Amino acid sequence: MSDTPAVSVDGLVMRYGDKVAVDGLSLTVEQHTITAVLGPNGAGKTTTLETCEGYRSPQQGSVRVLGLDPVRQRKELHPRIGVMLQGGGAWSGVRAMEMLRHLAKLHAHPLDVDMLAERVGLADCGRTPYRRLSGGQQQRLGLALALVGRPEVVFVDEPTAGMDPQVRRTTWELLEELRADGVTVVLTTHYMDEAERLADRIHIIDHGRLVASGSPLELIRGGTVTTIRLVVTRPFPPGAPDSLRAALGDETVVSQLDAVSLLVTGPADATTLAKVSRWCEEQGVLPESLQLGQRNLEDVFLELTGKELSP
Ligand SMILES: Nc1ncnc2c1ncn2[C@@H]1O[C@H](COP(=O)(O)OP(=O)(O)OP(=O)(O)O)[C@@H](O)[C@H]1O
Repeated sequence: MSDTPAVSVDGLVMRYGDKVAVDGLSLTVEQHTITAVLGPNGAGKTTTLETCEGYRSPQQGSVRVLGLDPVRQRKELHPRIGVMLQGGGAWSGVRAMEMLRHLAKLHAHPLDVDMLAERVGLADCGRTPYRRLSGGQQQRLGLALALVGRPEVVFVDEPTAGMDPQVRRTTWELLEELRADGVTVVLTTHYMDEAERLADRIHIIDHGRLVASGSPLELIRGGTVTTIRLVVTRPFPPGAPDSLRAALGDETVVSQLDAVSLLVTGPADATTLAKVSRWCEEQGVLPESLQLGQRNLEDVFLELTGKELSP
C-alpha cells in the first residue's frame, strides 16, 4: 500500500466554459513527502487541488488520491485527507476554537484540540469570531482545521500567505513535523524560499501544463549554473533580451526583470562578461552593475514561465 502514490494525476483536463484551466496535466506525489505545486497566477493550481480534494470531477483524465477516486470514493477517502482552503473555509460568526472543536468531533481519532491550537498559534484568539480574525490568524485556523483529523494526505493552498515571518517559520516546522510523522503534504505557494526550504519535490505548472518537476536541487541543477544580473542606467530599448541572447549564443537564457534589469543564465565566464559589455556599448546603454550570482529557484521559475513567482 505504501507504494501507492499519495496523489496521481493523469492527463487531467479542466475547463470553465471556453477557458482551459488545466490542459492535460500529469503528475505524481509520493507518500511521506512535502510536494510543492508552483505556478504563476491562473496556472491551474487551485483547480487541480480542488479536483484532488473531490470538489470537482475531472472532465478528462483521472485523479487518484491514496489510490482512491476522490469523487466516487469520497466517503472512504474523506477521513484520510485534510484540506486547507484559500480563505480559511469557516463560517463568519463562529469562534475559532468552537469551529475547531466542532470539526474534531466529526473525526474518529482527532488530535488534541488545545495542543493543536497552541501549536499553530491560535491559543490567544480562540474566542474571537472568525470574521474578526486577522488574515494570518484565519490562515492558521484553516491549517488547524485541515490537520485536526490526523490526515494521511494534507492539501494546503498557500499555507503561509499573510503570516508574519515568525509564524511562517513555526508553520514550516509544523509541516516538517507532519512529514516526519509520515503525513504527505501537498502545497501551493508563491514563496520560493518556502518551496526551496520545505519541498522534497516541486512541480512547476503554467497554462495548466507541467513545465518542470524535480527536487529543488535538481531544478537549479546543483546550483552550478551561474547568473549575471545586468542593471543599466536607462531603460533598455525594445527587444533587448532577444538581442542580448543573439549576442551571447544558445547556451544562455536572457530574461527581462524590469525596465532596467536583465538576468542572463548560463556560463558566467570572462568571455560572456566581455560579450555583455560589448553588447551594452553597441546598444548605447551604460551598465550600473553587473552582478554574478548563483541561479536559484526564482530564476528557474522565471525562465520557465516568463513570470516572477513572488506576489
Ligand atoms: N470558477 C471559475 N470560473 C471561471 N474561470 C475560473 C474559475 N476558477 C478559475 N478560473 C480560471 O481558471 C484558470 C486557473 O485558475 P486557478 O485558480 O486554478 O489558478 P491558480 O494557479 O490557482 O491561480 P492563483 O495562483 O491565482 O491562485 C484561471 O484563468 C482562472 O481565471
